[in-house]
Amino acid sequence: MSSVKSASSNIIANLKASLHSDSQVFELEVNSEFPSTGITAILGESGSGKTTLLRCIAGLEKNAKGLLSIGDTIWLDSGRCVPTYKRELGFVFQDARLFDHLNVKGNLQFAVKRSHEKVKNSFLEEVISALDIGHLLLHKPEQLSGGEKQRVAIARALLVKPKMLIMDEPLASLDNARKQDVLPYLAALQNMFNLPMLYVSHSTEEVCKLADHVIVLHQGKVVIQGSINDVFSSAQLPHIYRQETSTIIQAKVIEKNERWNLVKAEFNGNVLWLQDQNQAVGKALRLRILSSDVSLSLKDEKESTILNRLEGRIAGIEMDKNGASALVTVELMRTEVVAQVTRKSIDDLFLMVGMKIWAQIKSVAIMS
Ligand SMILES: Nc1ncnc2c1ncn2[C@@H]1O[C@H](COP(=O)(O)OP(=O)(O)OP(=O)(O)O)[C@@H](O)[C@H]1O
Repeated sequence: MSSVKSASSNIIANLKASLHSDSQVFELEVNSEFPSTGITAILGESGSGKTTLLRCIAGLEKNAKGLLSIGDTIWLDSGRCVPTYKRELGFVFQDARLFDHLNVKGNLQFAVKRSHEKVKNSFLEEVISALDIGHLLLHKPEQLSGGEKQRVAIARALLVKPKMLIMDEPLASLDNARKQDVLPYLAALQNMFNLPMLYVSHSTEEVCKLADHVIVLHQGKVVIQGSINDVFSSAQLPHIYRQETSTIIQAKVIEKNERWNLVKAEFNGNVLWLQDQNQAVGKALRLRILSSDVSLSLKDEKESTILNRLEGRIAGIEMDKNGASALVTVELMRTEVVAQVTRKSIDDLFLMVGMKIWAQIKSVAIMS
């Protein structure tokens, strides 16, 4: 690996690439800086350049130019291009790409042999246990379900001891039940192995469950990027994701109520009642509140079936100039929540920035 140092501890990807086919030229131009910890999701419609960006980062796009640095290591700049095999990356693709003639153990050993560092047995065991594949070691790929194959593929990627995991739609080929099987493993990897992950997906649900940071591409350019909450609660979220505008909250269970089968969760001094799904007191939760599930009221509607009513102040109103809706940001205690309401309601209630308001939250999804 290159020993050249970069100034930032983040990942900096200021990249350009032109892809030429007979009928068209595709230009990728990305200027992005994102954390070298956690999961960074790359979202965008088909053909927006997600895979091309991954290929540039992996060193597979030969005409990529610009600057690419991972923490203190430079992989690409005007004077150097570190080849793919020296970039210390682990890859997971849509299809598991296991070697059919080898059993699971053989597939893992193949990765161990190609690892960037010596792999201790204890690390191998840790990876096998993290992905829960110990009982599958003697199985051939053809004997595995799609979800099991992907778990082996993730284990294999980890065993090369990468500095970063690159995942290109790793759940796309799985049915919904298998997706739900694999998702918790992906979420847990982050805490266990402390590796930055770049995660391409079409699924906003997956992204809202897993990602800490998001880059949204459109026609080869970044249209919005930032923390998961900043991106999903933004009025700048591209039109194709507008229905997904939401607030993503880190909360903690503080109380259980067995009579109602509810738990109380706290975030920044605010509380929400949620369905009890066997969450223990003290459990950290990631919650998602769709902006379309938040309505606004000038007073506290106590005689209402809506359990979660939070008092706040209007911090912003963004009108959708071409539609009937508006996105209202409500400032709560040390946090904000966004509500999708009609422009007519803004006028009817004379809603203005600074006004006291009650956010009525009809539904909260527990993401993890
Ligand atoms: N080798 C190539 N030569 C020319 N054009 C290419 C080449 N590979 C990809 N493209 C074009 O580059 C654009 C971006 O492709 P890319 O695969 O990066 O998109 P994507 O966002 O990953 O799409 P999807 O979600 O469908 O996988 C597309 O218009 C594609 O047709």
